[in-house]
Amino acid sequence: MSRHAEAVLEGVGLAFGYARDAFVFSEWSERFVPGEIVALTGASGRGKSTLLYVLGLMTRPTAGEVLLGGHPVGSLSDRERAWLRATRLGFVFQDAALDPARTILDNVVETSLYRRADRRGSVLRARGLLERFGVEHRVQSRPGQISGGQAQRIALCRALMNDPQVLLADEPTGNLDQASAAVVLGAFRERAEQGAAVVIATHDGALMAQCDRRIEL
Ligand SMILES: Nc1ncnc2c1ncn2[C@@H]1O[C@H](COP(=O)(O)OP(=O)(O)OP(=O)(O)O)[C@@H](O)[C@H]1O
Repeated sequence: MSRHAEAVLEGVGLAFGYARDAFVFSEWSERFVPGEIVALTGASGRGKSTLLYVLGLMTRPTAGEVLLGGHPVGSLSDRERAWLRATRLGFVFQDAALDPARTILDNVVETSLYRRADRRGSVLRARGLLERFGVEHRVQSRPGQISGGQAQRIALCRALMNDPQVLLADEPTGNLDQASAAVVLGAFRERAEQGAAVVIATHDGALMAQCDRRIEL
């Protein structure tokens, strides 16, 4: 897909600081187009996760604007942003961030119920995804009973549930063996080919090498 295609996600002049006058990043601008997988790299602590939270509409930037499908989202309410997250974005957190009180199946199904999808169809889809990533046998387990690599794959299933236009992933292969990492990369590629923009924060050289473009923070 051409880099001149219309951006599905864009950051314009973004800055963020946890403390006043101490920016993790500033004046950061970038556009992400459908079909592309971008690696976000940089030394530990440079702000990759923080930037993904801003691009993923979980954290509001200190300055600048995020555009989703060409529309600025800064003036939207928290509720409107939550709706966009559920319907347009998929996010794979570094630590999976599964809800410990729910079963694996409910963790994955939850996002599509939020956008009022039919439960039966959602369960079928969730089971299909869990099977694809080799974790279907854990559907009735709780997050505290599974391995880190299983949790990462389940978090990816959850992110893929709603066919997101933008898929953001924070170190998605950190706990995976080579074979599982290849399956995960295949899923990113497929989602990109279906028209999503994919942004992956990673230190994994093998994963970086498979991305279309690299941005260093
Ligand atoms: N909640 C927080 N409060 C204050 N400072 C924070 C917070 N979260 C992160 N930081 C700081 O912000 C900076 C960027 O952190 P971030 O986690 O975004 O980096 P990263 O590039 O993703 O690192 P890593 O590769 O180790 O995951 C670091 O200096 C970190 O210590």
